[in-house]
Amino acid sequence: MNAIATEELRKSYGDLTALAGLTLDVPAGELFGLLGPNGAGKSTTIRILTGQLRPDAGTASVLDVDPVDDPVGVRERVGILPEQESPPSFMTPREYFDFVGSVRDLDAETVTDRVETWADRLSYAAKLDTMTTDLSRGQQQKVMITAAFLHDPDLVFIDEPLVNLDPIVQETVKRHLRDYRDAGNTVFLSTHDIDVAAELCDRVGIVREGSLVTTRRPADLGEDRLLDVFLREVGGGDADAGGSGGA
Ligand SMILES: Nc1ncnc2c1ncn2[C@@H]1O[C@H](COP(=O)(O)OP(=O)(O)OP(=O)(O)O)[C@@H](O)[C@H]1O
Repeated sequence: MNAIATEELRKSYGDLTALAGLTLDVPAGELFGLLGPNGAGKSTTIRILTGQLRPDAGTASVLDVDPVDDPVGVRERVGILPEQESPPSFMTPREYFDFVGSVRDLDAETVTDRVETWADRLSYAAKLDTMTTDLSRGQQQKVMITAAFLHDPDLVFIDEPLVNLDPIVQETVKRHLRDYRDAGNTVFLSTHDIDVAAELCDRVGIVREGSLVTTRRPADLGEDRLLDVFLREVGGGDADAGGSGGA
């Protein structure tokens, strides 16, 4: 069964084509990574799949829910860690998790248990009652990771999961993502870190100018490094240089 399926997704912002017919399947239980140069359409894809943005054309299905017809239904089922997102500056992490827990319809005891587990796992228990504006970027990222997993979703979308994290916490998060996948859940991550994608992902898709140009299993690449595949496939095709239709 596919956790995610898209068919010919298209999206333009004015005369700029961000997605030019993106077709992609992610089976349930896969740790999938989306790679692509700046402006290739990765965030646009995630925003459509999580019901934040309507495509101009094409279809999408996420855990058998159509994110266009039922965006709230998708957001109830999945965890989301958007790119560069911070927790609200006027709350402590604990207050923020209480808020997320109420939106996610979790009882207070479940929230407390899960928050303690995550704060211990990611080593920020001492910061749970500090205003988030006084947390470091890495500590804020830990809070956002916790929030994405708080309702124990079957699928998480994560943009740059390891950004700002120290190497020890990076290893912890990688281990958690693998365990989470091993428990039958699905991870859809977007990253610029090719080494992380190669190490962590079961399968990697490379997007260029709004289309999926290839998918590869890092474990099957042998001598051919993922970086070489990436450079071949994007071939200097920096979307920000105007490749995707009039940037
Ligand atoms: N709200 C918007 N309005 C206008 N153009 C947008 C908007 N959002 C994205 N774009 C443009 O659409 C294209 C795809 O952007 P997107 O954010 O999906 O790329 P990305 O692959 O996530 O890039 P990056 O790796 O730099 O985060 C880019 O050219 C971007 O400038």
